Amino acid sequence: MCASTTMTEPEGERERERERGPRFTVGYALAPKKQNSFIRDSLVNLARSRGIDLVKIDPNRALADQGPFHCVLHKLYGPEWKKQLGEFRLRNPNAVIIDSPDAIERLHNRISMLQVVSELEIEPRSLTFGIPKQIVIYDKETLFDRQSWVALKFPVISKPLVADGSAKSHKMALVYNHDGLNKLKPPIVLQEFVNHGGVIFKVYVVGSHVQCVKRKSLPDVSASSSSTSGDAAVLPFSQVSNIATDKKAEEKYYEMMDLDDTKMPPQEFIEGIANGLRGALKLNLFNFDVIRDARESC
Ligand SMILES: Nc1ncnc2c1ncn2[C@@H]1O[C@H](COP(=O)(O)OP(=O)(O)OP(=O)(O)O)[C@@H](O)[C@H]1O
Ligand SMILES: O=P(O)(O)O[C@H]1[C@H](O)[C@H](O)[C@H](OP(=O)(O)O)[C@@H](OP(=O)(O)O)[C@@H]1O
Repeated sequence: MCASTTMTEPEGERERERERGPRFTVGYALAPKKQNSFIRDSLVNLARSRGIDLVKIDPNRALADQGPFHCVLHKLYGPEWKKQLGEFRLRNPNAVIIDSPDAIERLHNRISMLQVVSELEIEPRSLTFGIPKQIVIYDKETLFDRQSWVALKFPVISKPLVADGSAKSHKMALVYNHDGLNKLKPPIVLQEFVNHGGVIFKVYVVGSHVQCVKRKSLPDVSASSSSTSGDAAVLPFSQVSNIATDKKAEEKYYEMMDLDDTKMPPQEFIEGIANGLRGALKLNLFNFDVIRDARESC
């Protein structure tokens, strides 16, 4: 005879809860576009099966009145949101915020975001890395002052100095020569174009997890292109490396550029850079791009 006990439903749920272990609630605050691409049912279900409940934060209500959250994962900007996070942190000192606005702030400027790169020391030393030559141009006067250009050679990429996640912050241009300067709108960073075989490596870092993927990029530029004149001396573009919405176009590009055969950078090298950046930037969640200088073997 086997002993059996009959439990009421709530007791059964509480028993199952005890078996499942504690739940961990993660509140996420993302722009609609990012939420649609990131918070998929597959992610929500996988998280739930691992004891993590993903809960949407309503950015139009006080964050401190929502929750409770063990962790807040966010990618919103602006002083009001920063204030909300500050009040939330005061009320929930043990909650984890990924990532703190102060740590993210330096990524909103295309000069300060790269400053830590030059201080990194990565193994193996056989592989080198760095930042392409670049200058900051704050106004039109400096833009047309040849002296400000002496260290730079064309073609260059023009990037908005501010990198705040807005569509405007991704409005870039490839500038073949001086004829293309009058279309530029400071404040901008001008960075020497590096031929890199049309492939960019996007590296996603979550804590100690590092994932490197290949993405399409701008094709190489021939030396003769610097003679391009007039309006053709500047080629505007934006978010060329993002996952294409048009899968067919993406496949065609990969075929044309033969990207499938492009060798990935050594994982140890990429992890070294990721770990170095994580420590220096004090961030848990970020991504960065790597281009392989076509003049080097690696
Ligand atoms: N110095 C460079 N030489 C050659 N191509 C470059 C250079 N800098 C940027 N690019 C090209 O411009 C694209 C966007 O530049 P970058 O990645 O710096 O901006 P971003 O705002 O991070 O863009 P995204 O959000 O698409 O990653 C890169 O994916 C690459 O195709
Ligand atoms: O191809 P993905 O989606 O990884 O491209 C990212 C890109 O790498 C940057 O992370 C962008 O963030 P910001 O530079 O902060 O704008 C992402 O833009 P987002 O508006 O979708 O967050 C791109 O998706």
